Amino acid sequence: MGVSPKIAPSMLSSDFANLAAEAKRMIDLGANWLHMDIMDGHFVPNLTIGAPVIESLRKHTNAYLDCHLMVTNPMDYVEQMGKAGASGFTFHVEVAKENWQELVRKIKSAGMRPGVALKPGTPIEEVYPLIEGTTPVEMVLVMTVEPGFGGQKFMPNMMDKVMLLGSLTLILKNLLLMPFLLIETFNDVLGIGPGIKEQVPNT
Ligand SMILES: O=C(CO)[C@H](O)[C@H](O)COP(=O)(O)O
Repeated sequence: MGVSPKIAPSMLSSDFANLAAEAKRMIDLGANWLHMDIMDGHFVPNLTIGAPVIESLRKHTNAYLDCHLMVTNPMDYVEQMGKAGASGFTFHVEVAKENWQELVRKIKSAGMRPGVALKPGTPIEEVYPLIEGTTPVEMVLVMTVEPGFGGQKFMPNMMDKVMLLGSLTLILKNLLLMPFLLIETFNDVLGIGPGIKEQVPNT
């Protein structure tokens, strides 16, 4: 079985006052997952949503909520995100070098799928231990913009990291089904993000 692509538009550019309707619009337009950008105003210079918003949205959708935690202390968020109904919990490798194994275990215990993200300036080799070990993450989020804000220019050279990851999975016997996602490229390439109003019929 090969890797199946998933479309996960970022909800960051949604009309947050109408998030449930925006989520439905994305799913109706063919999105497989909804990508939720959670920022703490510390790891990145922006503050967005947290567990209370995920909990509210969960009451309106059964969609896979792919939560990207741009936070300095991801461990502090695991329990609340699990209870809120998050489906995936992706933390940044830059802040989890010491405790990623415990983090992965806790994410799984809380009923979510663990993922790791890396900033554009972080070498891809830094995530290798997280996909080669006995408690591997299930997804790698290769960032093609600096974390913190939507609507930035896609960095095409980040695709080299994806190529390297693809080669690595071919030689890893225990990771044949690992779904690599290019969350940050989806809106640019496919033009389906909630903020791209002129390209999406507002129905
Ligand atoms: O992680 C992110 C920002 O840190 C967002 O998911 C991403 O940038 C969304 O991009 P766009 O608004 O251009 O679709």
